[in-house]
Amino acid sequence: MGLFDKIFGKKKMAETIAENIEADVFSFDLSDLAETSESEREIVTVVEPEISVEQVAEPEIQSVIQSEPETQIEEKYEKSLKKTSKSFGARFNEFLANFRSVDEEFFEDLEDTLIMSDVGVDVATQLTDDLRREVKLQKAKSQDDVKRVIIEKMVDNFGESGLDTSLNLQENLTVMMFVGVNGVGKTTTIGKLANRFRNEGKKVLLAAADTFRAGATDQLVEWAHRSDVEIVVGKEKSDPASVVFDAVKKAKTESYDILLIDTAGRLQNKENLMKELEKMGKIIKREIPDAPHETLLALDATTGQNAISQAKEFSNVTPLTGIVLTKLDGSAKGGIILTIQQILQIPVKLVGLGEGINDLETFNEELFVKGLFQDLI
Ligand SMILES: Nc1nc2c(ncn2[C@@H]2O[C@H](COP(=O)(O)OP(=O)(O)OP(=O)(O)O)[C@@H](O)[C@H]2O)c(=O)[nH]1
Repeated sequence: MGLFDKIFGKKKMAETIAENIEADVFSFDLSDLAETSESEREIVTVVEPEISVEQVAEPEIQSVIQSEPETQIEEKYEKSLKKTSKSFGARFNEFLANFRSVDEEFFEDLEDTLIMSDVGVDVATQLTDDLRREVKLQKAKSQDDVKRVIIEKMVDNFGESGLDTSLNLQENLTVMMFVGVNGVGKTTTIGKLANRFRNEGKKVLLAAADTFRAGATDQLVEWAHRSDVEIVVGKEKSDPASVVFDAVKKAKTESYDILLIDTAGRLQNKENLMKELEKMGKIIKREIPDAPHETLLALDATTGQNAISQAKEFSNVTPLTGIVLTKLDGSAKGGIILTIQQILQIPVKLVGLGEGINDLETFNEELFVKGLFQDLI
């Protein structure tokens, strides 16, 4: 089953066309969707209490990370993606309003619309080619048919990324390093995540390894207070690797569950940044050979295509295991996630949905896609 069917609970175009051969248009209304979502929610809540004690005791920590009710998380996604879906929806609706027939000009306009929606040139071209085939294959002619094929294809493409978006949490100590340029939201993400792990009963330690920017350490100390967790800091301009060394030692000897490391991101000095991250990596590995378990790149969703260049730059500097896409709430360019995953093949693992301490969520493809298309369907 493709992601489209899973989310929207709908049959594929081909099947529906066959069934609706007599009818002119498809019935694809919102009340239908609402019903589907409701039943999906019911399934989720029924499954939860059935988890046995043995299963809970398993070291499968990934599944425990979401403690908020699913409906609340869904609302957060919907709210945060309003700007994106509005501009996305408006562009597509305008494009479809000018629809006359499915010809080459139509596909060219479609490609332009996709590019303007921050889907990126490569992805837009590939999607248009796919859609060209699909529209022909499914003999879609009316505006509604075409619209549905487009959405179906985009949703399924997205669901077929095959990337693992869950955090790689360990039974014992998990070490996570955060990289990214200044101002993208690294410190805020660490603060939010610390609070979340702390609420789950985990022993959390922070490491303020951005010793270069005045105020960076103070900011992280403030978050440590808010989340009620401990933090290792160094003197201003001291070697960030020594902060990492102290933090790893402390985390190991005092049996912490989670160590979150904040780093400085100075892209203008790539050589230094690479050396610094390499040095930190070596120090961590000396103590814990399979760590860091996550190296997460924070990207600001409001920067659109610029985020892609940053991701490319950083993946040349250090191996990345995932992306944190921050400020999705303030962005009309959330479609960038599609491009990040497709072009870079790096999973988005966390999304920032606001400035508050609870505004960080594990990335959920289904909820994202629902939020993205809320103004189109
Ligand atoms: N709306 C919104 N704002 C966010 C989000 N995440 C971070 N911010 C804001 O972005 C600004 C920069 O965040 P920081 O966490 O300081 O960014 P940083 O990457 O650590 O920056 P440096 O410490 O300079 O390296 C702050 O004002 C945050 O409140 C988010 O998900 N949504």
